[in-house]
This record gives sequence, structure tokens and C-alpha cells, in this order.
Amino acid sequence: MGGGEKCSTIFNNPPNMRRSFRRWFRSCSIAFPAVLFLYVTVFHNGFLFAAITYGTGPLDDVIANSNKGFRKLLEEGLLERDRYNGTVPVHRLPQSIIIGARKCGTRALIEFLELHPQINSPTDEMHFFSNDTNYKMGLDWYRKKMPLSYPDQITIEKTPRYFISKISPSRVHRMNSSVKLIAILRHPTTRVISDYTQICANKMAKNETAEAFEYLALNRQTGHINPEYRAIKISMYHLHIARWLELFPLKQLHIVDGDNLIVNPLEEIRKVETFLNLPHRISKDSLYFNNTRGFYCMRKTKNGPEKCLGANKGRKHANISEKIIHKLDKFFKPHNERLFKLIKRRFRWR
Ligand SMILES: Nc1ncnc2c1ncn2[C@@H]1O[C@H](COP(=O)(O)OS(=O)(=O)O)[C@@H](OP(=O)(O)O)[C@H]1O
Repeated sequence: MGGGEKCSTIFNNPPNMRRSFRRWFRSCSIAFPAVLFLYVTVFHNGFLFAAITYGTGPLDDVIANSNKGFRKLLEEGLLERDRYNGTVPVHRLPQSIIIGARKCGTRALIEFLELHPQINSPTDEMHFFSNDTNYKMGLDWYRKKMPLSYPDQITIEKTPRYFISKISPSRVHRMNSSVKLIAILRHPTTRVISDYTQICANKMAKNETAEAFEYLALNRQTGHINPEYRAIKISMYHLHIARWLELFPLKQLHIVDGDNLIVNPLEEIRKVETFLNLPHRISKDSLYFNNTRGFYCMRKTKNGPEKCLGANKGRKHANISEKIIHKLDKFFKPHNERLFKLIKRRFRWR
């Protein structure tokens, strides 16, 4: 009879039933939207959560960040900091650009600079200003490719191609005429050989044969240096620097000594920190000489993991005869002089 009793209690006691149903309905009407809200905001997009909780950054950026999902952002520890300073990390256009030159140490430079807590950079080269297809995507596309950063951080992009690209200076200038430009240069002959070595390595990887250096670097009839060989053209630095200096004042261009970056990276990095108006935060603890690699490598934290650049940096150079090296050095001398005049600074290149 127990079951019957239960049924009868319910059916014979309608006010009680209505009261418990109302109580149940009321708690559901509060709990259900709350659970739904939490699910959608915290686990699904993060955008609403970020917008409501932090709500200080431009909506566009909050939406862009939400692509990563709130959990991902938390993993990266990015939003953790916001709890303290009330800001949201956003994608910013670079305030500084490493424009090249190719094979002068651009990768080492950006990786070393990344050790600075106030410097952020995208992992890849953007080729935004030098590539028409990318450029047509617009500044907002470019901006969203930049890493998230805080107001006290500087975003730096590096694309060595900008150095020789004729169109890049005016496009960069249009984006921001006060952007800080960083160029890194190395002995022009060493750069040519490094460039050729890289092209040989790429060809070998594709099972193709590379032409001999002398065929490329020398005019086949006269035996003189061939200024049309691309690797040689890039090393005629004044041609390219002049294009940048047509639009930007010299004080807005810092030139890193690529040869010194190899042997004394901290000295060069400190100069860049000063140029960017940043405190010196990269110490000798973060950079150490790796005997096996024969180059400086990095440590983000004192006992943290070590990181060296990939095997495609610091390859054994192709064997070039002393005679051709001498010819190249001689060829570059007047070009170097023109560069020194332009930049009001000399390099001790032989
Ligand atoms: N710390 C450290 N580790 C490894 N390599 C270093 C380092 N510092 C400077 N370099 C020199 O960087 C040269 C490659 O230059 P880039 O990074 O500009 O090359 S690239 O244009 O991006 O391909 C590369 O040139 P090669 O030695 O000719 O390969 C290196 O000499």
C-alpha cells in the first residue's frame, strides 16, 4: 500500500505538490541560465568572459583573442596578468621591424631580443610589406598575425626581404612613419658566401646541383665581379639602405654589427635595448657560448632549458678560393665607403 499512499499523498495534497513544483521551477530558472552562461563563456569562446570580466581592450582584439579559446589563453598565462593590472593583451602592429639583411644574423638577433620580457615577436617572417598578396590582406590582417602583447611591450617583426624590397620602405612608412627600424649587416663578402652556401644546401636537399660560385660571382668573359649576381647585389648595402633613408631619418635606423653579434652578442643586444628605450634586461646568464655549436645559445631562465639556433644557421661555408675572396673584398670597398657615408659610421671590414 506504500506506493498507493505515496501517490495518494501527492494527488490528495495538490497545494504541497504545487509548492514543491514552484520551488523546483524557481531554482531551475536561476540555475539553468547560470550553467548555460558559464558553459558558453568559460568553455566555449572566452570572448564574452574576457569582455565582461576585463572589458578594457578594444572589442576587436578581445574577439580576435577569443579564437584561441579561453582555456588556451589561460594556459599561456596571458590573462593571469590581467587580474593584477586590468588590461587585456592585444595584437599590435610592430613598433619596430628588423628589415634584414639576409644571412647577417637576423634570426639570432630576434631570438636574443625575445629574451627581453618587454619584447614580443611573431615566430615566422611575415613578408607583409614585400609581398603584394600579403599586403593586399590589409593592415588589420597583419596586426592580427602579431603576438598578443601588453602596453609596456614592444612588438618586433623580422623579414630580411624588406631590406632589398623596393616597395617596402614606403609601405612601412605609410603604416607608421616613426617605426624603429633595425638592420643587421655583416662583412659583405662573408654574407655573399653564406648566401651561396644556403642556396647550395637547399639545392642539395632537393637533389639538384648548384652552379659553381665562380660562374655566378664572376663575369664569364671578363673575369670581373658580376654585380648582377643576386647575392652580390644584396651585399652592396648602400643601395638598399639609401632607399630606407629617403623616407626615414637616420636616428630611426639602428644598425647591428652582425659579425660582432656572433662573438659578443650581449654588446649588440644592449645597444638595441637602448635604441628601443628599454631597460637592460637581457643578461649574460641568458646567453652562453656552446662549444659544440661554436655559437652563442640561449636560456630563458637561469636553470631553464637551453636553446640554440637550428642547423641551418652557422653551416660550414662553401670552399671559395682566396683569389675570388680577394676580388670580392676589393669590389665591395667603394660600396662600403658609400654605406659608411650614408650611415655616418664605419665597420672594420677588411
Ligand atoms: N648565435 C648564433 N647561432 C647561429 N648562427 C648565428 C648566431 N649568431 C649569428 N649567427 C649567424 O646568423 C647567420 C644566419 O643569418 P640569418 O638568420 O639572417 O639567415 S636568414 O637570412 O634568416 O636565413 C649564420 O650565418 P652562417 O654562419 O653563414 O650560416 C650565422 O653565422
